[in-house]
Amino acid sequence: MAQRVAVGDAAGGSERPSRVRVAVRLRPCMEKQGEKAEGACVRGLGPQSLEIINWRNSTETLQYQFDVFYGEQTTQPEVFMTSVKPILPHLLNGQNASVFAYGPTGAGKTHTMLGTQKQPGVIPRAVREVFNLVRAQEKEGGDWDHTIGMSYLEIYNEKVLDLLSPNTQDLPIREDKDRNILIPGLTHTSLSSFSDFHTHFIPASLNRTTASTKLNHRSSRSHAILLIKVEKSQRAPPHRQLTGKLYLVDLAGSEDNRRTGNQGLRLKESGAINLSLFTLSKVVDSLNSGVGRVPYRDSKLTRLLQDSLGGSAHSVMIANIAPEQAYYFDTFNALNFAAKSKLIVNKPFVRETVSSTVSGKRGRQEQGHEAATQPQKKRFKEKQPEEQEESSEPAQPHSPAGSSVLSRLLALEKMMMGSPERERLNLLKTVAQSRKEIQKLKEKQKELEKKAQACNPFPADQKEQGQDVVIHSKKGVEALKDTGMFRTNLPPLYRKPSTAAKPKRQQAVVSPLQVSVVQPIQQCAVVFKPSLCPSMKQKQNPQVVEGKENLVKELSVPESDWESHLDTSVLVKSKEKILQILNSGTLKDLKTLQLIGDKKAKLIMGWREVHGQFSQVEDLQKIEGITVKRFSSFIKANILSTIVK
Ligand SMILES: Nc1ncnc2c1ncn2[C@@H]1O[C@H](COP(=O)(O)OP(=O)(O)OP(=O)(O)O)[C@@H](O)[C@H]1O
Repeated sequence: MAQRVAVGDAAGGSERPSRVRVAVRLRPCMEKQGEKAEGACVRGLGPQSLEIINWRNSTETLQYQFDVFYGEQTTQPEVFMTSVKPILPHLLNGQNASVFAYGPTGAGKTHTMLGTQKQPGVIPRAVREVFNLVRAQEKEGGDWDHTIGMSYLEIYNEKVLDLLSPNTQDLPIREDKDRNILIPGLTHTSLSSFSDFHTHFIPASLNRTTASTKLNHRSSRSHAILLIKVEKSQRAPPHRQLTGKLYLVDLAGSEDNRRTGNQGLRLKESGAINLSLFTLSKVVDSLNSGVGRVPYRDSKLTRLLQDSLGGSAHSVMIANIAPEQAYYFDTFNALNFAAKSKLIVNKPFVRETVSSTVSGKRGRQEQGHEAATQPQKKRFKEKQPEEQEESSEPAQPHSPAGSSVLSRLLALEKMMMGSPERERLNLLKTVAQSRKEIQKLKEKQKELEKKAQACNPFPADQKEQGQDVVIHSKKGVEALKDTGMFRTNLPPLYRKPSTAAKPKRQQAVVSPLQVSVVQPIQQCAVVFKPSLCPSMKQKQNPQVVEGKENLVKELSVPESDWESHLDTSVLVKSKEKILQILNSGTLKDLKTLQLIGDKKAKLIMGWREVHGQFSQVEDLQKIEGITVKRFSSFIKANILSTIVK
């Protein structure tokens, strides 16, 4: 018989949420001798804070606060002792724990997780500690048997590959009816000692490296997940069983293809990495905001980490960053990602089964083990999980423990404010107020859109018919501007507070030392070169907008040739404007661009999240699905659209 026992229940209290602890580790500067030393772009301020130069204004810095900040001099034992060791005893209580290293390529993830022979990292230290804990408990006596086992896998190009039994087979991820994540076919090996772990782990790691050589830097291009499972079985009745799992994750580094010049296979790999890291960041966002469905299923990585993020595990994220100027945007993005991860609340629970017979020691090579477990309401069937194909039903919002948006928010409130009742009421009030305001704004927007349409001499469906250029009436745009709904193109950190009050988000604190407000882009004065555009006059008439004689709905100039009809300065300004939207626009802003729908807008945001800013509009061609031809249509449509606004 299996029962799920919440930590709080076991202790006789309520379920106690466990927050994901976020540590940031700055690696030492690696600038080689002879290279121009530009100085670090980031520096520590204290044991929990650091600052980075503001890229918009180099006389300013942005300050971040985390659970821990590890400076360049921090040693491997310090990282382990302060961030990892404290969560390991939970494994012996039937709870899950996870440690994952995030950060750009070359920032020190593998150093932190694996380390070197002289400076072993988190993985060897954690496994040794698990053995120590088990031994200590066995020495104390009691009627428990312990078994420790491992699985080791990597996610490469969205494929789940077994590193203990390497072959090219992509292992399926399944979920049983109790929402446990399973990987049928994944090798699980029992370990009798720490040296036994080494015996299996080292060749398995080499599998990863060997494949990497063959496939061109594969190791840094896959996410490696080591699972250590501790099972406790009671010898005497009632034969209780406790299972705790530890996930040690070395994430692939995000790469900026502009810097690496990735092409072909590497570009494809990079796409897969970026997709999973982007999804990871969306999962974090969604858990933090408590709004909408958590997109765990959108990538294999998040599906597997489901239990480590917003689930049942005690989690630690170590964000690795590099100090060199060349890493600036990678560092900036990693810090923002880490800041988001700070407020995820996990709900640890004890996994306990009670069986009528002692299960006995496990075989050396067990197949079909879970890679992750979920909170359950029903019996936990260790050996014969009732598997289901990956169900097509939508994911449960938020934690698999079924915690509602409200309970998640409340947990945050409890944790942060210490006065849950008052905060709960305030929160509910804010949400209700915000909803009302949003509704009002929506109505106003509809009204204004109607007005704008009335001023637009062209039928609305022309845009849908794929016409490249659509004229927006100036009046309509001005009206929208008045409401504050017209896009301001402000970058995320400095976005001017919208007049539409949003539901209060419990975001991690990212507090700039000084806040500079970037001015909205001025609408550029647009003048076609009349001399270069003789055909325009004849085409203008039916489509002239009042007061804008040189604006046309459509230019019937040859595809290749249209740019030459525009004044160069106009062209440059328009491109700048488009670039600014690409770099700092919200999803909504991006969708206002011609030929950019929801999917493309998300891809753009994902790219931005991972690589930072686009340096030129042409970089858009690096986004999946934006071919040269599409880009050419995009640029034509948007430049002309910008001009006619
Ligand atoms: N804290 C540190 N102290 C000393 N050297 C470090 C530290 N962190 C990283 N390094 C060194 O920096 C280099 C890059 O680190 P590492 O390979 O761990 O990066 P990574 O983030 O795992 O990169 P990738 O994503 O490509 O695998 C290595 O030579 C490593 O030894």
